[in-house]
Amino acid sequence: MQALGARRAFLRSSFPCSRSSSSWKALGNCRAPSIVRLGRRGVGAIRSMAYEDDVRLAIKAVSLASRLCQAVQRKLVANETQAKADQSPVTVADYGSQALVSWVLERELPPGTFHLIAEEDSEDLRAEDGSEMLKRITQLVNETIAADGSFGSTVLSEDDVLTAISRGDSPGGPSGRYWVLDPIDGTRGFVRGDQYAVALGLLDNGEVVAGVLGCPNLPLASIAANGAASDDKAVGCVFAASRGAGTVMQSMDGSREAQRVYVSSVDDSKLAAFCESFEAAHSKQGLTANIARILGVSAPPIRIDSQAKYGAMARGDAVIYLRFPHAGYREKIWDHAAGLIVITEAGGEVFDAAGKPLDFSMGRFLDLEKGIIATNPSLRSAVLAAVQTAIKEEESALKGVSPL
Ligand SMILES: Nc1ncnc2c1ncn2[C@@H]1O[C@H](COP(=O)(O)OS(=O)(=O)O)[C@@H](OP(=O)(O)O)[C@H]1O
Ligand SMILES: [Mg+2]
Ligand SMILES: [Mg+2]
Ligand SMILES: [Mg+2]
Repeated sequence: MQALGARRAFLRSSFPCSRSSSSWKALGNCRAPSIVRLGRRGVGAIRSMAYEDDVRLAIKAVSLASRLCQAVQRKLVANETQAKADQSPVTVADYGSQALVSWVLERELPPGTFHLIAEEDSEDLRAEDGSEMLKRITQLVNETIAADGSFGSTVLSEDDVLTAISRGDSPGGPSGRYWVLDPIDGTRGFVRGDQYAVALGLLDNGEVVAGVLGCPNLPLASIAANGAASDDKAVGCVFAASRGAGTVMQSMDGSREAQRVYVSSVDDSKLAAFCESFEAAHSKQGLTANIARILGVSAPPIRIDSQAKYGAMARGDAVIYLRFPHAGYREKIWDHAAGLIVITEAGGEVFDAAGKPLDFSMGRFLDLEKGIIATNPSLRSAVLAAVQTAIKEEESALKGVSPL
């Protein structure tokens, strides 16, 4: 059995600039030195590092997968995208990203301890007509591993790739440790050339304890609610959080220091900016417009694909996140696990329309009351009240009666 010592040795060799220090440095990307700036919570919070090794490993896996996605997005061609049974898109990059993250985690964690709940499965790829796609995915995975250089001369076979993808079929549940992966969150955004995220979370006994979001197209500069462009055109952010340790953001290419980030402290809802799904099919934009009206929000919504919204909100670009899927949609845990801890460790709160926290202990789906909301503690009551009023108005309108 692989000893913990061997695992630590891998982490040191993969991240040579990360000694076993009590503060996060370099965040798994050693091309540039990074120093965590201590923010409002100070040294105490930073020293709480129960999941430090997990976060480093997650950053390594997410960074590799993000590189694969960037390579594909640069030259996305039609035959690299398929429709799944539910007609949602899936690309070679979704599969390649899942294969890479699964392979890295399985390789580096102690044997028997790795359990993964992930979005994609290998069924379509195993079918006859998936084989060209499988060749392409295997090629992409091997090119990414070779370019990284930290795994020796490892070459994965097509079977290895299928096995790695299939490992994401864990049912999850209330006890034990599960990694939760969305290999590309926001596939529609990815195909459009817009925002997407590689989202990896860690559940411990049903609770999200760590998470990493790779957002290759997210500007490093804040997104202004009024649409004003920043002079800083650099893109590519990695957000990392673990329980009690805060949230940090660093540039994906390692060229900028990692820094603690915090949700906005705006406490007047009229001054708040809110974000929501880019795709109208994913969230009721009429309902969210009414919530914004009740709150007196004047800025237009910031619409971004994927959990990049959670990252943007964790650094204060928006102070409210509203998500209200159309009737019949069931939320999956991989669409929210990493994003949730990135927001909560930055000082925000995430809850459903009944004001309850999200429950990740029920398996692959979230069981919640109409919608997901995130904001800061100061605005929580006002936002929740506005959500409940708007939902009542919507229900009354559907029944054709006055809400009063
Ligand atoms: N009908 C419907 N309603 C609600 N949500 C849906 C729906 N269909 C898909 N999805 C999920 O939305 C994920 C994309 O995240 P967002 O909705 O935040 O982004 S965006 O719509 O792309 O702007 C997207 O994640 P990926 O499949 O990983 O891209 C889906 O899990
Ligand atoms: Mg999908
Ligand atoms: Mg998703
Ligand atoms: Mg996805």
